[in-house]
Amino acid sequence: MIVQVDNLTKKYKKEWVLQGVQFEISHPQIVALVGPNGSGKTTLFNCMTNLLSINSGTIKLLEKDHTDTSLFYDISYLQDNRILYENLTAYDHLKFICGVMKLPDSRIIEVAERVGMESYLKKRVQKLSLGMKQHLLLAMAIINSPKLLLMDEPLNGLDPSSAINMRKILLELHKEGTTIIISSHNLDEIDRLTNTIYFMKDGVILEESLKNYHMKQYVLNVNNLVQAKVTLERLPFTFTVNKDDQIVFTDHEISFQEVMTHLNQHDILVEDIEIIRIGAEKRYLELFEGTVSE
Ligand SMILES: Nc1ncnc2c1ncn2[C@@H]1O[C@H](COP(=O)(O)OP(=O)(O)OP(=O)(O)O)[C@@H](O)[C@H]1O
Repeated sequence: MIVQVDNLTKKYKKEWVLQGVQFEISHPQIVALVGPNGSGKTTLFNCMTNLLSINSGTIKLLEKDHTDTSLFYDISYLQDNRILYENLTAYDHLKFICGVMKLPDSRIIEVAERVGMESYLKKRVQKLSLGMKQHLLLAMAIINSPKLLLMDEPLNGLDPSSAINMRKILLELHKEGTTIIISSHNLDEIDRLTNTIYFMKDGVILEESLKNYHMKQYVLNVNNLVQAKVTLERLPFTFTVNKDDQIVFTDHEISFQEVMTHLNQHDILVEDIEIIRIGAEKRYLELFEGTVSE
């Protein structure tokens, strides 16, 4: 198991911020953590990395308790840029990490090239733009080729080409076997990175999001709606009929192919199929605003 979080709770003074967070990641993947401001995402990351103590529950990372200091070499945490030292250069930050991680200095140039920050490596942090600071934070987080990478809002301040580059790097790291948990409010970018989304609300991860996120909704026109309804009602899945007399379902309870086979066996002709991609934004609005964007 790469990550195993069980019944995690955390309170600040009197406010319970994490109220029984539960999830597991068993194989290398990119997981997005999405939720409104204040839902507890940063607190969860801070607890996982032992920057904050927890009130109850357990956190296991790479089969070790999260307080095990040997995890330091295998886990990186990209936080916000307030952790940077204004008077030190980007190079100084990377050199420091190489020192404590016992990595050769040659990693600094390698990682700077990968992130695209060679030109301002020798600049002090106080002279860097917001996006440049994000690049530095990314370089600091990946210089040790971590097995697990936690990223809190890494896309803040990135211009479109930097965001594309970050996506490319994250997808490459994932292919190399790194598990990434990334929080972001940029749902378009999340859609491009992963279809595993954990929606967080009031200090819990909503149970439905523990499954892989379901991206497709099917809308069918059939030649005999009444017969189709009778036939499909026998199957163990939920479908609706919209105002245009079309059958609508998502493919998470039953596969599209099974529905088609069943209709076919009952001589129902599917005249037209529309496949709608359900993006993270649509699901977010349903979960948190109680509305659906059209
Ligand atoms: N140091 C602290 N002391 C007291 N309360 C805190 C502290 N840090 C966070 N909180 C509270 O905990 C709750 C969760 O905050 P947290 O920063 O974890 O949420 P978040 O999901 O990361 O939000 P955002 O999307 O705005 O970054 C909020 O109500 C916040 O006010």
